[in-house]
Amino acid sequence: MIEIKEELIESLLEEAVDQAKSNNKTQIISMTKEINETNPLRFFESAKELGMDRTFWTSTSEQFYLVGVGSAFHIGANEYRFQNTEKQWEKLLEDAIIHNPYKVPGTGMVTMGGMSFDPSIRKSDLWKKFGHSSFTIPKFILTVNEGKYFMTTNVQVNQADHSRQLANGIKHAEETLMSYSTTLPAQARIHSKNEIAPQQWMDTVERATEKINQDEAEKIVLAREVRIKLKDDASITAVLDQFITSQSNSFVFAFERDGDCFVGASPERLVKLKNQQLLSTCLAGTAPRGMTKEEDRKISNNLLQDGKNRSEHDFVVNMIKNAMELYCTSIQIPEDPVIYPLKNLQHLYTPVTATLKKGYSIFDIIKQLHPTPALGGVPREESLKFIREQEQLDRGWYGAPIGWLDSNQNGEFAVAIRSGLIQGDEASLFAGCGVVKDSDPQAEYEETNIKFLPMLSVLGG
Ligand SMILES: C=C(O[C@@H]1C=C(C(=O)O)C=C[C@H]1O)C(=O)O
Ligand SMILES: [Mg+2]
Repeated sequence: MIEIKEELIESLLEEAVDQAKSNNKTQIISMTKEINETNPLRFFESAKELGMDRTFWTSTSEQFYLVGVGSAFHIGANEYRFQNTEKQWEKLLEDAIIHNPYKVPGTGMVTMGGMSFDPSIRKSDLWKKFGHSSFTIPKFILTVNEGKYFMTTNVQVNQADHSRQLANGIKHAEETLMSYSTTLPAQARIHSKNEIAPQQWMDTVERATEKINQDEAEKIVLAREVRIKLKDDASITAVLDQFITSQSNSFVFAFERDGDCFVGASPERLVKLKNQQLLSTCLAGTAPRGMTKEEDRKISNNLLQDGKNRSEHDFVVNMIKNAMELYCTSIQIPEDPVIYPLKNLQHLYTPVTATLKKGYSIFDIIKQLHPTPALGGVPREESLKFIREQEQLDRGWYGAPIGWLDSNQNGEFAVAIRSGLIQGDEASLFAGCGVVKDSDPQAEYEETNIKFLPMLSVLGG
Protein backbone atom coordinates (compact mmCIF):
# COMPACT_ATOMS: atom_id res chain seq x y z
CA MET A 1 0.00 0.00 0.00
CA ILE A 2 2.11 2.87 -1.26
CA GLU A 3 -0.14 5.87 -1.44
CA ILE A 4 1.71 8.15 -3.76
CA LYS A 5 1.95 6.44 -7.10
CA GLU A 6 5.19 6.38 -9.02
CA GLU A 7 3.70 8.84 -11.53
CA LEU A 8 2.93 11.34 -8.78
CA ILE A 9 6.52 11.17 -7.51
CA GLU A 10 7.79 11.70 -11.00
CA SER A 11 5.49 14.64 -11.64
CA LEU A 12 6.46 16.25 -8.30
CA LEU A 13 10.11 15.84 -9.24
CA GLU A 14 9.35 17.33 -12.65
CA GLU A 15 7.85 20.35 -10.92
CA ALA A 16 11.02 20.67 -8.82
CA VAL A 17 13.26 20.49 -11.91
CA ASP A 18 11.16 23.24 -13.53
CA GLN A 19 11.49 25.38 -10.40
CA ALA A 20 15.24 24.82 -10.32
CA LYS A 21 15.43 25.93 -13.96
CA SER A 22 13.34 29.03 -13.51
CA ASN A 23 15.15 30.10 -10.30
CA ASN A 24 18.50 29.04 -11.67
CA LYS A 25 19.39 27.25 -8.43
CA THR A 26 18.85 23.90 -6.74
CA GLN A 27 15.36 23.18 -5.46
CA ILE A 28 14.64 21.07 -2.40
CA ILE A 29 11.57 18.88 -2.47
CA SER A 30 10.05 16.76 0.29
CA MET A 31 7.48 14.03 -0.42
CA THR A 32 5.68 12.01 2.26
CA LYS A 33 3.66 8.86 1.66
CA GLU A 34 2.03 6.34 3.95
CA ILE A 35 3.62 2.89 3.78
CA ASN A 36 3.07 -0.60 5.18
CA GLU A 37 4.24 -1.64 8.63
CA THR A 38 8.04 -1.38 8.69
CA ASN A 39 10.38 -2.36 11.49
CA PRO A 40 12.42 0.73 12.43
CA LEU A 41 15.48 -1.20 13.62
CA ARG A 42 15.64 -3.40 10.53
CA PHE A 43 15.17 -0.31 8.37
CA PHE A 44 18.08 1.30 10.27
CA GLU A 45 20.22 -1.79 9.74
CA SER A 46 19.41 -1.99 5.99
CA ALA A 47 20.40 1.65 5.61
CA LYS A 48 24.00 0.51 6.15
CA GLU A 49 23.83 -0.90 2.61
CA LEU A 50 23.46 2.62 1.25
CA GLY A 51 26.65 3.73 3.00
CA MET A 52 25.09 6.91 4.35
CA ASP A 53 25.04 8.35 7.87
CA ARG A 54 21.98 7.34 9.83
CA THR A 55 19.90 9.02 12.51
CA PHE A 56 17.61 7.33 15.00
CA TRP A 57 15.12 8.68 17.51
CA THR A 58 12.44 7.05 19.59
CA SER A 59 10.68 7.70 22.83
CA THR A 60 10.23 4.37 24.62
CA SER A 61 7.14 5.65 26.43
CA GLU A 62 5.35 6.25 23.10
CA GLN A 63 4.87 4.58 19.73
CA PHE A 64 7.00 7.16 17.95
CA TYR A 65 10.09 6.59 15.81
CA LEU A 66 12.10 8.62 13.34
CA VAL A 67 14.78 6.87 11.32
CA GLY A 68 16.76 9.10 8.97
CA VAL A 69 19.08 7.97 6.21
CA GLY A 70 21.68 10.18 4.56
CA SER A 71 21.53 13.92 4.28
CA ALA A 72 19.71 15.85 1.55
CA PHE A 73 20.61 19.09 3.25
CA HIS A 74 22.77 20.06 6.22
CA ILE A 75 22.28 22.99 8.57
CA GLY A 76 25.45 23.90 10.42
CA ALA A 77 26.11 26.88 12.66
CA ASN A 78 28.86 27.98 15.00
CA GLU A 79 28.14 31.48 16.23
CA TYR A 80 24.64 32.35 17.42
CA ARG A 81 23.85 28.75 16.69
CA PHE A 82 20.22 28.79 17.85
CA GLN A 83 19.26 31.84 15.79
CA ASN A 84 21.35 30.70 12.81
CA THR A 85 19.92 27.21 12.79
CA GLU A 86 16.40 28.56 13.05
CA LYS A 87 16.99 31.08 10.25
CA GLN A 88 18.39 28.44 7.90
CA TRP A 89 15.58 26.03 8.72
CA GLU A 90 12.89 28.65 8.08
CA LYS A 91 14.49 29.67 4.79
CA LEU A 92 14.60 26.06 3.75
CA LEU A 93 10.91 25.58 4.58
CA GLU A 94 10.04 28.73 2.67
CA ASP A 95 11.90 27.60 -0.45
CA ALA A 96 11.04 23.90 -0.37
CA ILE A 97 8.26 22.14 -2.21
CA ILE A 98 6.59 20.06 0.51
CA HIS A 99 4.12 17.38 -0.45
CA ASN A 100 2.60 16.00 2.75
CA PRO A 101 -1.11 15.15 2.87
CA TYR A 102 -0.80 14.05 6.55
CA LYS A 103 -0.94 16.19 9.67
CA VAL A 104 0.97 13.66 11.73
CA PRO A 105 3.88 14.95 13.88
CA GLY A 106 7.20 13.82 12.40
CA THR A 107 5.99 13.78 8.80
CA GLY A 108 6.61 16.35 6.08
CA MET A 109 10.00 17.96 6.08
CA VAL A 110 11.84 16.96 9.25
CA THR A 111 15.26 17.91 10.50
CA MET A 112 17.18 15.89 13.09
CA GLY A 113 20.32 16.92 14.88
CA GLY A 114 22.12 18.19 17.87
CA MET A 115 24.64 20.51 19.37
CA SER A 116 27.75 20.51 21.47
CA PHE A 117 27.45 21.27 25.18
CA ASP A 118 29.65 24.34 25.04
CA PRO A 119 30.41 26.06 21.71
CA SER A 120 33.07 28.29 23.24
CA ILE A 121 35.33 25.28 23.72
CA ARG A 122 37.82 24.32 21.03
CA LYS A 123 36.80 20.90 19.80
CA SER A 124 39.10 18.04 20.70
CA ASP A 125 40.07 15.35 18.22
CA LEU A 126 37.50 13.00 19.77
CA TRP A 127 34.55 15.10 18.56
CA LYS A 128 36.04 16.32 15.31
CA LYS A 129 33.18 14.91 13.20
CA PHE A 130 30.47 16.57 15.30
CA GLY A 131 29.80 20.26 14.71
CA HIS A 132 28.86 22.73 17.43
CA SER A 133 25.42 22.61 15.82
CA SER A 134 24.61 20.09 13.14
CA PHE A 135 21.18 19.25 11.76
CA THR A 136 20.40 17.15 8.72
CA ILE A 137 17.36 16.86 6.54
CA PRO A 138 17.78 13.15 5.79
CA LYS A 139 17.31 11.82 2.25
CA PHE A 140 14.89 9.24 3.59
CA ILE A 141 12.94 9.22 6.83
CA LEU A 142 10.79 6.47 8.23
CA THR A 143 8.23 7.89 10.66
CA VAL A 144 6.22 5.66 12.97
CA ASN A 145 3.41 7.40 14.82
CA GLU A 146 0.56 5.66 16.65
CA GLY A 147 0.62 2.55 14.52
CA LYS A 148 0.97 4.36 11.19
CA TYR A 149 4.05 4.29 9.00
CA PHE A 150 5.28 7.00 6.67
CA MET A 151 8.22 7.44 4.34
CA THR A 152 9.48 10.87 3.46
CA THR A 153 11.97 11.45 0.67
CA ASN A 154 13.88 14.72 0.53
CA VAL A 155 15.81 15.57 -2.62
CA GLN A 156 17.91 18.47 -3.80
CA VAL A 157 17.07 18.87 -7.46
CA ASN A 158 19.35 20.59 -10.01
CA GLN A 159 18.48 22.30 -13.28
CA ALA A 160 20.16 19.50 -15.25
CA ASP A 161 18.35 16.65 -13.44
CA HIS A 162 15.83 14.38 -15.11
CA SER A 163 12.73 13.52 -13.12
CA ARG A 164 12.56 9.93 -14.43
CA GLN A 165 16.16 9.23 -13.39
CA LEU A 166 15.62 10.79 -9.96
CA ALA A 167 12.48 8.74 -9.47
CA ASN A 168 14.31 5.54 -10.40
CA GLY A 169 17.15 6.34 -8.00
CA ILE A 170 14.66 6.88 -5.18
CA LYS A 171 12.79 3.69 -5.98
CA HIS A 172 16.02 1.71 -5.96
CA ALA A 173 17.13 3.13 -2.58
CA GLU A 174 13.69 2.49 -1.08
CA GLU A 175 13.82 -1.11 -2.21
CA THR A 176 17.17 -1.53 -0.45
CA LEU A 177 15.80 0.04 2.74
CA MET A 178 12.74 -2.21 2.71
CA SER A 179 14.52 -5.45 1.83
CA TYR A 180 15.72 -6.09 5.32
CA SER A 181 16.76 -9.42 6.76
CA THR A 182 14.91 -10.89 9.69
CA THR A 183 17.89 -11.21 12.03
CA LEU A 184 19.51 -8.29 13.77
CA PRO A 185 23.25 -8.26 14.44
CA ALA A 186 24.65 -9.39 17.81
CA GLN A 187 26.66 -7.09 20.02
CA ALA A 188 30.42 -7.15 20.41
CA ARG A 189 31.72 -7.57 23.95
CA ILE A 190 33.89 -5.26 26.00
CA HIS A 191 37.58 -6.05 25.86
CA SER A 192 38.81 -3.45 28.33
CA LYS A 193 37.58 -0.45 30.26
CA ASN A 194 39.61 2.58 31.23
CA GLU A 195 38.23 5.04 33.75
CA ILE A 196 39.84 8.36 33.01
CA ALA A 197 41.50 9.89 36.10
CA PRO A 198 38.87 9.03 38.73
CA GLN A 199 40.93 10.37 41.64
CA GLN A 200 41.55 13.64 39.85
CA TRP A 201 37.82 13.86 39.18
CA MET A 202 37.00 13.41 42.87
CA ASP A 203 39.52 16.15 43.66
CA THR A 204 37.66 18.41 41.24
CA VAL A 205 34.39 17.59 43.00
CA GLU A 206 36.06 18.58 46.26
CA ARG A 207 37.18 21.91 44.77
CA ALA A 208 33.68 22.55 43.42
CA THR A 209 32.23 21.94 46.88
CA GLU A 210 34.74 24.39 48.37
CA LYS A 211 33.77 26.99 45.79
CA ILE A 212 30.13 26.48 46.68
CA ASN A 213 30.87 26.74 50.39
CA GLN A 214 32.60 30.06 49.69
CA ASP A 215 29.33 31.24 48.14
CA GLU A 216 30.87 31.56 44.69
CA ALA A 217 28.35 29.16 43.16
CA GLU A 218 25.42 27.02 44.31
CA LYS A 219 25.55 23.99 42.05
CA ILE A 220 28.13 22.73 39.53
CA VAL A 221 27.59 19.62 37.43
CA LEU A 222 30.79 17.68 36.80
CA ALA A 223 31.22 14.89 34.28
CA ARG A 224 33.79 12.20 33.72
CA GLU A 225 34.69 9.81 30.92
CA VAL A 226 35.21 6.09 30.60
CA ARG A 227 37.02 4.79 27.55
CA ILE A 228 36.03 1.37 26.26
CA LYS A 229 37.75 -1.03 23.90
CA LEU A 230 35.51 -3.69 22.32
CA LYS A 231 36.46 -7.07 20.95
CA ASP A 232 34.93 -6.12 17.60
CA ASP A 233 33.21 -3.15 15.97
CA ALA A 234 30.07 -2.17 17.87
CA SER A 235 26.73 -2.72 16.15
CA ILE A 236 24.71 0.46 16.53
CA THR A 237 21.55 -1.47 15.67
CA ALA A 238 22.23 -3.89 18.54
CA VAL A 239 22.86 -0.96 20.90
CA LEU A 240 19.52 0.61 19.95
CA ASP A 241 17.70 -2.71 20.13
CA GLN A 242 18.89 -3.33 23.68
CA PHE A 243 18.16 0.22 24.78
CA ILE A 244 14.61 -0.04 23.44
CA THR A 245 13.91 -3.28 25.27
CA SER A 246 15.65 -2.37 28.53
CA GLN A 247 15.30 1.41 29.07
CA SER A 248 11.69 2.41 29.56
CA ASN A 249 10.79 6.11 29.93
CA SER A 250 13.74 7.16 27.79
CA PHE A 251 14.67 8.78 24.50
CA VAL A 252 16.80 6.36 22.53
CA PHE A 253 18.92 8.06 19.91
CA ALA A 254 21.79 7.67 17.45
CA PHE A 255 23.49 10.31 15.33
CA GLU A 256 26.12 9.14 12.86
CA ARG A 257 28.69 11.50 11.43
CA ASP A 258 31.04 9.98 8.90
CA GLY A 259 31.13 6.61 10.68
CA ASP A 260 31.36 7.86 14.28
CA CYS A 261 28.14 7.51 16.21
CA PHE A 262 26.76 9.35 19.23
CA VAL A 263 24.22 7.12 20.98
CA GLY A 264 22.33 7.02 24.23
CA ALA A 265 19.14 6.44 26.18
CA SER A 266 18.33 9.69 27.94
CA PRO A 267 15.49 9.98 30.46
CA GLU A 268 15.67 13.78 30.31
CA ARG A 269 13.33 15.72 28.05
CA LEU A 270 14.43 19.28 27.42
CA VAL A 271 11.32 20.36 25.57
CA LYS A 272 8.50 18.96 23.49
CA LEU A 273 6.31 21.15 21.31
CA LYS A 274 3.02 19.93 19.82
CA ASN A 275 0.28 22.33 18.71
CA GLN A 276 1.88 25.20 20.70
CA GLN A 277 1.75 23.06 23.88
CA LEU A 278 5.09 22.80 25.65
CA LEU A 279 6.32 20.07 27.89
CA SER A 280 9.59 20.25 29.79
CA THR A 281 11.17 18.15 32.49
CA CYS A 282 13.11 18.84 35.64
CA LEU A 283 15.17 15.76 36.34
CA ALA A 284 17.88 15.83 38.99
CA GLY A 285 18.58 14.00 42.22
CA THR A 286 19.56 10.36 42.04
CA ALA A 287 19.46 7.08 43.96
CA PRO A 288 20.01 3.43 42.99
CA ARG A 289 17.15 0.93 42.58
CA GLY A 290 16.46 -1.52 45.38
CA MET A 291 16.90 -5.27 45.02
CA THR A 292 13.41 -5.95 46.35
CA LYS A 293 10.17 -3.98 46.06
CA GLU A 294 10.36 -3.09 49.69
CA GLU A 295 13.95 -1.89 49.54
CA ASP A 296 13.15 0.06 46.38
CA ARG A 297 10.25 1.84 48.07
CA LYS A 298 12.46 2.70 51.03
CA ILE A 299 15.12 4.20 48.74
CA SER A 300 12.42 6.19 46.88
CA ASN A 301 11.03 7.60 50.11
CA ASN A 302 14.48 8.59 51.31
CA LEU A 303 15.25 10.20 47.97
CA LEU A 304 12.04 12.26 48.08
CA GLN A 305 12.99 13.59 51.51
CA ASP A 306 16.73 13.92 51.10
CA GLY A 307 17.82 17.56 51.48
CA LYS A 308 20.89 17.27 49.30
CA ASN A 309 19.03 15.69 46.38
CA ARG A 310 16.08 18.04 46.80
CA SER A 311 18.41 21.03 46.53
CA GLU A 312 19.99 19.60 43.33
CA HIS A 313 16.48 19.22 41.97
CA ASP A 314 15.06 22.56 43.09
CA PHE A 315 17.77 24.52 41.29
CA VAL A 316 16.54 22.98 38.06
CA VAL A 317 12.87 23.63 38.80
CA ASN A 318 13.46 27.31 39.61
CA MET A 319 15.53 27.91 36.55
CA ILE A 320 13.11 26.21 34.15
CA LYS A 321 10.19 28.06 35.72
CA ASN A 322 11.91 31.43 35.21
CA ALA A 323 12.88 30.57 31.64
CA MET A 324 9.35 29.50 30.75
CA GLU A 325 7.84 32.69 32.10
CA LEU A 326 9.57 34.66 29.35
CA TYR A 327 8.01 32.75 26.45
CA CYS A 328 4.95 30.97 27.77
CA THR A 329 1.56 31.36 29.37
CA SER A 330 -0.42 28.85 31.51
CA ILE A 331 2.70 27.42 33.14
CA GLN A 332 1.94 24.51 35.43
CA ILE A 333 4.48 23.03 37.80
CA PRO A 334 3.60 20.71 40.70
CA GLU A 335 4.83 21.73 44.16
CA ASP A 336 6.80 18.58 44.81
CA PRO A 337 8.77 16.15 42.67
CA VAL A 338 7.85 12.51 42.18
CA ILE A 339 10.05 9.48 41.51
CA TYR A 340 11.12 8.72 37.96
CA PRO A 341 12.12 5.07 37.96
CA LEU A 342 14.65 3.74 35.45
CA LYS A 343 16.25 0.35 35.05
CA ASN A 344 19.47 1.10 36.93
CA LEU A 345 18.52 4.12 39.02
CA GLN A 346 15.78 6.52 40.06
CA HIS A 347 15.50 10.29 39.85
CA LEU A 348 13.48 13.14 41.27
CA TYR A 349 11.14 14.37 38.54
CA THR A 350 8.98 17.44 38.07
CA PRO A 351 7.05 17.87 34.81
CA VAL A 352 6.39 21.35 33.44
CA THR A 353 3.58 22.21 31.03
CA ALA A 354 2.95 25.53 29.34
CA THR A 355 1.58 27.22 26.23
CA LEU A 356 4.09 28.85 23.90
CA LYS A 357 3.30 32.50 23.22
CA LYS A 358 2.69 33.48 19.58
CA GLY A 359 5.81 34.56 17.74
CA TYR A 360 8.19 32.24 19.57
CA SER A 361 9.65 28.93 18.50
CA ILE A 362 11.16 25.85 20.06
CA PHE A 363 14.60 27.38 19.37
CA ASP A 364 13.83 30.28 21.73
CA ILE A 365 13.07 27.77 24.46
CA ILE A 366 16.15 25.63 23.83
CA LYS A 367 18.37 28.69 23.78
CA GLN A 368 16.92 29.87 27.07
CA LEU A 369 17.07 26.49 28.77
CA HIS A 370 20.45 25.14 27.71
CA PRO A 371 22.27 24.27 29.85
CA THR A 372 19.80 23.86 32.68
CA PRO A 373 21.28 23.35 36.17
CA ALA A 374 20.83 19.61 35.53
CA LEU A 375 23.96 19.77 33.34
CA GLY A 376 25.52 23.20 33.96
CA GLY A 377 24.88 24.71 37.35
CA VAL A 378 23.85 27.82 39.28
CA PRO A 379 24.68 30.56 38.51
CA ARG A 380 25.02 29.45 34.90
CA GLU A 381 28.08 31.50 33.91
CA GLU A 382 30.01 30.79 37.11
CA SER A 383 29.43 27.06 36.85
CA LEU A 384 30.27 26.95 33.13
CA LYS A 385 33.51 28.77 33.83
CA PHE A 386 34.41 26.20 36.48
CA ILE A 387 33.54 23.32 34.12
CA ARG A 388 35.61 24.84 31.28
CA GLU A 389 38.63 25.32 33.50
CA GLN A 390 38.50 22.24 35.70
CA GLU A 391 36.79 19.38 33.91
CA GLN A 392 39.37 17.18 32.21
CA LEU A 393 37.36 16.29 29.12
CA ASP A 394 35.58 17.53 26.03
CA ARG A 395 31.85 16.92 26.56
CA GLY A 396 31.16 17.26 22.84
CA TRP A 397 27.45 16.49 22.36
CA TYR A 398 27.12 14.90 25.81
CA GLY A 399 24.72 16.92 27.96
CA ALA A 400 23.54 19.04 25.02
CA PRO A 401 20.18 19.36 23.21
CA ILE A 402 19.48 16.70 20.59
CA GLY A 403 16.23 16.10 18.75
CA TRP A 404 14.02 16.83 15.80
CA LEU A 405 11.63 19.37 14.28
CA ASP A 406 9.03 19.12 11.55
CA SER A 407 7.58 21.58 9.06
CA ASN A 408 4.43 21.93 11.19
CA GLN A 409 6.26 23.31 14.25
CA ASN A 410 6.19 20.05 16.14
CA GLY A 411 9.41 18.88 17.70
CA GLU A 412 11.12 17.38 20.68
CA PHE A 413 14.54 17.76 22.24
CA ALA A 414 16.21 15.72 24.95
CA VAL A 415 19.32 16.37 26.99
CA ALA A 416 21.93 13.93 25.72
CA ILE A 417 22.91 12.07 28.90
CA ARG A 418 23.45 8.29 29.49
CA SER A 419 25.33 8.47 26.23
CA GLY A 420 28.58 7.79 24.47
CA LEU A 421 30.51 8.27 21.28
CA ILE A 422 31.17 5.03 19.45
CA GLN A 423 34.08 4.86 17.00
CA GLY A 424 34.34 1.41 15.49
CA ASP A 425 35.62 -0.87 18.25
CA GLU A 426 36.15 1.93 20.74
CA ALA A 427 33.85 4.20 22.70
CA SER A 428 33.92 7.13 25.10
CA LEU A 429 31.13 7.12 27.67
CA PHE A 430 30.14 10.11 29.78
CA ALA A 431 28.34 10.59 33.07
CA GLY A 432 28.09 13.46 35.49
CA CYS A 433 26.39 14.60 38.64
CA GLY A 434 25.22 17.70 40.37
CA VAL A 435 27.65 18.92 42.99
CA VAL A 436 26.11 21.01 45.77
CA LYS A 437 27.36 22.26 49.13
CA ASP A 438 27.11 18.92 50.94
CA SER A 439 28.42 16.71 48.15
CA ASP A 440 30.78 13.90 49.09
CA PRO A 441 33.30 13.13 46.29
CA GLN A 442 33.18 9.35 46.87
CA ALA A 443 29.38 9.29 46.82
CA GLU A 444 29.28 11.40 43.65
CA TYR A 445 31.80 9.03 42.10
CA GLU A 446 29.52 6.10 42.90
CA GLU A 447 26.53 7.98 41.50
CA THR A 448 28.32 8.40 38.18
CA ASN A 449 29.12 4.68 38.22
CA ILE A 450 25.44 3.78 38.12
CA LYS A 451 24.86 6.35 35.38
CA PHE A 452 27.42 4.53 33.23
CA LEU A 453 25.53 1.24 33.55
CA PRO A 454 23.01 1.70 30.70
CA MET A 455 25.75 2.36 28.13
CA LEU A 456 28.05 -0.32 29.55
CA SER A 457 25.37 -2.98 29.41
CA VAL A 458 24.36 -2.32 25.78
CA LEU A 459 28.00 -2.57 24.80
CA GLY A 460 28.07 -6.09 26.16
CA GLY A 461 29.76 -5.20 29.48
C1 LIG B 1 24.61 14.63 34.48
C2 LIG B 1 23.85 13.54 34.42
O1 LIG B 1 22.59 13.49 34.97
C3 LIG B 1 22.03 14.61 35.64
C4 LIG B 1 22.42 14.66 37.05
C5 LIG B 1 21.64 14.08 38.03
C6 LIG B 1 22.08 14.10 39.47
O2 LIG B 1 23.19 14.51 39.77
O3 LIG B 1 21.32 13.66 40.34
C7 LIG B 1 20.42 13.48 37.69
C8 LIG B 1 19.92 13.57 36.44
C9 LIG B 1 20.53 14.51 35.48
O4 LIG B 1 20.03 15.77 35.72
C10 LIG B 1 24.29 12.31 33.71
O5 LIG B 1 23.54 11.33 33.69
O6 LIG B 1 25.39 12.31 33.15
MG1 LIG C 1 23.06 13.89 41.90
